[in-house]
Amino acid sequence: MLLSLLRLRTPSLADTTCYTRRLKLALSRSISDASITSDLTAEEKESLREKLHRQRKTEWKRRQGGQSFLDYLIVNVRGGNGGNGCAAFHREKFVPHGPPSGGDGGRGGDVYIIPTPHMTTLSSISKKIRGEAGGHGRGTWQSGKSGSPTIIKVPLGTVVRELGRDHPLRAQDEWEAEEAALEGLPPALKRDKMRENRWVHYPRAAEDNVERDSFKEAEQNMYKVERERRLERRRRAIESPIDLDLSKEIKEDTSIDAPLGTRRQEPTGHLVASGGQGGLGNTHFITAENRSPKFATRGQEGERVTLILELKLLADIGLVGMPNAGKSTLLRALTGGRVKSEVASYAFTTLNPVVGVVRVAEDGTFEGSLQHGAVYGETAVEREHDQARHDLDRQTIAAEDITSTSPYSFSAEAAVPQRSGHYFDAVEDFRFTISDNPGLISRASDNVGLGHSFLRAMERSLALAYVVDFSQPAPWDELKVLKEELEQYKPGMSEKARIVIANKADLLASTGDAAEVEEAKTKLKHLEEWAKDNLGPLDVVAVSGKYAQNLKKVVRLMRSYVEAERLAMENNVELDSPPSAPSLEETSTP
Ligand SMILES: Nc1nc2c(ncn2[C@@H]2O[C@H](COP(=O)(O)OP(=O)(O)OP(=O)(O)O)[C@@H](O)[C@H]2O)c(=O)[nH]1
Ligand SMILES: [Mg+2]
Repeated sequence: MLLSLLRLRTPSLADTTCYTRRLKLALSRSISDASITSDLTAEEKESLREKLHRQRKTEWKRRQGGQSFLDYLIVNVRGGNGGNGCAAFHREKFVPHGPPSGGDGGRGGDVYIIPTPHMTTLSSISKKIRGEAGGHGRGTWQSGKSGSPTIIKVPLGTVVRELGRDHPLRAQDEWEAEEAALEGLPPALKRDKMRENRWVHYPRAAEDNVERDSFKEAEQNMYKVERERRLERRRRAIESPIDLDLSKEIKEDTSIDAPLGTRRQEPTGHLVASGGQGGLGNTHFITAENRSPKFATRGQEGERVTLILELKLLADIGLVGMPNAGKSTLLRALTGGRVKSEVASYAFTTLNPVVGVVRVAEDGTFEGSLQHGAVYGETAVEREHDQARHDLDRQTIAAEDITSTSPYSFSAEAAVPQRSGHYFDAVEDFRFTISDNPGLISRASDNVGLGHSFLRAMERSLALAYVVDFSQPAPWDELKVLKEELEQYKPGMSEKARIVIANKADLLASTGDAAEVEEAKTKLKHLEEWAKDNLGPLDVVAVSGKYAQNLKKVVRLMRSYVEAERLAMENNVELDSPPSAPSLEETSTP
């Protein structure tokens, strides 16, 4: 195949790179496909082919950057520029020399930012946002139209901060931009350019205007006002930079007393950059000496700010684990399959954090616990393969039994096919959110694997849960790496971890042999001890995410962490709130 490929194509210089890439792809394909041709059964071959196909797909997705989820973005925002004022004179039949009649420019549109629950990523937000410019003024005293507000929609949980003045990525402010544009010009030309940027002249009146005292006076005033405005903007940026935590939805404020037909006022959110004032028409420059000014001002520039948007998902619990530990499987099992987080038997299936809701009833049942059957991988082959194995065995190890003293029991219901739809008739008593994340591996902080930037999404989680593959010979090694990587990302981050979920417990002692059960129990004990010595007092629970075993305990524990953290947060808010105003008796002098 390769030879024919080489023979058929004689690449021109222009597409050599493309050709080399295709050749490499063909080579890599033929190598990986070659492994299929060894003596395997038809089923195994099919399974391997499917696996390779999915592997290539993920590789491709990774190469694209997996950019469907973006949680960090620097946005350059500018309010709309004001419209220019107009230099015009009234004209009418029999009134050849009417009074000045230039209208003012419209105000530039403001830029607002608002959180919305309908977005989950920052990838649709443009990096450069400009407010709408105001319309120019026109003759016959007509003012320009104001620019409409621009509203930046961001996902709930976004933190918006203004870049400090010394940050290298900050965009120039008005002064700096003007200085840069005029750099190197001789002073006379500089002055002319500056005038050009600020004034509108009546046709053919420019040269005459600049010689007039009334213009010079107006120009001095304008520079003074402009300087104050620019200073004020700088001061604002230094003293009160934008710092917003958009974790609550802004609801429309409708009054029930509003008369019928009142226009709905959509919420606009938080102002981040105000638009510039419109320019002044020539009517504003009438003085005793100059009754017919032939100049008007241009609109002012909108405010410039550079914002950092950081999406910190508001999941109460974050799952942290190595690739293939079964995080996505757990999320699916806990949410009753409501969240379609991709599951497959190769590393880095999950590329983007996914958040799901766990709904718990008073008696501890949760939505996922009412679903029977296993959580299958995406590949149909894997599913069929597993189903066949199941039909054969009709038995699943109840992972609860590893923790309990009772001997192993087999649950036949676990093999009942999963019903479609959701059956959660019990009254919901509590709910919390849980996020599934990409796999974290050793040296993720050096950008190995998918890096560790996705941990940002978990920074605000109330608690973290380590997920390890318990069927591995030394699951504690995974824990060690996970802790180290969390600390690498942010010192102190690993203190949020509250539980170790030892997943895939069903793979241990699958025959139910007493010696194997004993071995599994010893392994769990060792894991508990290791966690206690190295991580602190963490809960350790053996579960099977795939067959939804022992998850009730996990949900109960998670619920207790979330409740405790929420309570602590409420108490903190109360402590932080300012003391109430002193009563009249206290303030009155005796
Ligand atoms: N036997 C068994 N297999 C499981 C269990 N949990 C997950 N698996 C399998 O392990 C493989 C990986 O599961 P995923 O849920 O995709 O793992 P992940 O941690 O999300 O992996 P990444 O997204 O790559 O980080 C799949 O083939 C699952 O079917 C379990 O409890 N028992
Ligand atoms: Mg996953």
